[in-house]
This record gives sequence, structure tokens and C-alpha cells, in this order.
Amino acid sequence: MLKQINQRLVVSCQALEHEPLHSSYIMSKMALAAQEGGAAGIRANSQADIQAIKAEVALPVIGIIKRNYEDSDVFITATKRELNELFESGCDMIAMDATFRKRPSGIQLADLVTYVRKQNPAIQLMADISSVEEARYAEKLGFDCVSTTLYGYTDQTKEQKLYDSNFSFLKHVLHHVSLPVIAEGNIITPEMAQKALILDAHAVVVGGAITRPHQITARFVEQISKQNHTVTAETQR
Ligand SMILES: CC(=O)N[C@H](C=O)[C@@H](O)[C@H](O)[C@H](O)COP(=O)(O)O
Repeated sequence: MLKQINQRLVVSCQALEHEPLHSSYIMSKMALAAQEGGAAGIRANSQADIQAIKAEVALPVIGIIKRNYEDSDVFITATKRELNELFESGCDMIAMDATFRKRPSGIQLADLVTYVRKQNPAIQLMADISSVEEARYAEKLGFDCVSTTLYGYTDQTKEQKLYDSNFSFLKHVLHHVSLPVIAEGNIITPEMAQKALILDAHAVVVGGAITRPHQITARFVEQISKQNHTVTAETQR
């Protein structure tokens, strides 16, 4: 899969239970639209969505399973349970949280990597990271690539955005690991995606800016309200 997505766009087609588009059927059609738009791959959540997407498009799929655990903040492919479900999903690559945060029941990331290599040696592994140290450790554990997915979503990085100070975090990761680095998280314009690839990201993943209409709508509404204030101010002069 890494070869197929090199220097290209992966579209994340996800909608959790609380989101308006929560449906495997809808996610499969989102993936079809992404394929027609020229995407090279899909990122998807849950066995049902992955299977529906694989039935609809010929694109390779990065599979995750999001599940919350009371004793951990890790929710992306947190344990062997999620790995087993992904083995049955038909996905081409598995992405998992590779932050240093404590995992459910204290299971170690290294043990999960060993488990995948033993149970399903053919599948590629993506490490979702939030720091350079995590990226370097993921490289040591033998992941096939790292993705900046969780930058801005951990206590240490909250409110940070990948494109802040001209993609400084992405540049930092690229400088410190020799693995392919996928730019993912809050890439909301084609120009940002292009910039990440120019900086030598292996590929870019874009989700909400393509497949979450509520986020896209909110961005328009926010901008229009700014415009309204400007117009009002001018007309009052
Ligand atoms: C933090 C988290 O759970 N991120 C998830 C990872 O699978 C997805 O919800 C994101 O949509 C995906 O990473 C793409 O990012 P963006 O939607 O910002 O383009």
C-alpha cells in the first residue's frame, strides 16, 4: 500500500455513532467519490465500514478501530481485540495509536507489534504519533510508516495544528526518522496538502475537510460571520 499512496492523497472516510453520516453504506459512497476524485487510498474505521468500502472501491484501505476504554486515553486500535477484528476486515494496512500513553490493561505497544507480525506478517503497520520521540520509537519497533494523526490530540500537544509555523512538527519528524512519514490531521486545503508533500511527506491523509460536511459547513459559517462584521462596520462609517 505504501507504494500505491506515495506522493498522493488518502481520504479518511469516517463517521462515528454521534455524527450525521454514521453509516457503512454512506462511508462506502464517500470512498467511491474519493476514488472518482483521484484519491490513492482510503482510511476507515470499523470492520463494517472497511468491508463496505472494500466492496465498493478498488483502493487500498488503512484500517483502524476506534473504541474507548475506561482505563486509558488510547482509542485507536488499542488492543489485540481491535487487531483481530482488523485482520478479518480485509484492510491493507493497520494504523494504531503509537503514543506513549498507557494502553488498556497496560498492554505494551511492542507486544501488539509482535502479535501482528506473528498473526498477519503480510499486513503493513502505521504508527499514529504525536511526538518525534514516539515516531523514533515506532521506527525502532519496526512499524512500516508513521502518521502525524495524533498531533494536537494529546495532553502535551492539545490545540496544536499540524500546519502551525509552516508545518514545523512535520519537518521535525521527517528530520528524525527514516520511515515514510504520512502528513495527517487538520489538513483543510489543497494547498496545505501540496505543501506537506513538497516537504517530503510520503502521502497526505485528509478526512474532515472532504468527508465531514458538518465541519465544512461550520468553517463557511465562521468565515461568513467574520465577513458580516466587516461589512457592518464599513456600512456604519
Ligand atoms: C484524532 C482522530 O481521531 N483522528 C482520526 C484518525 O483516524 C480521524 O478522525 C481523522 O479524521 C483523520 O486522522 C484525518 O484527520 P482530519 O479529519 O483532521 O483531516
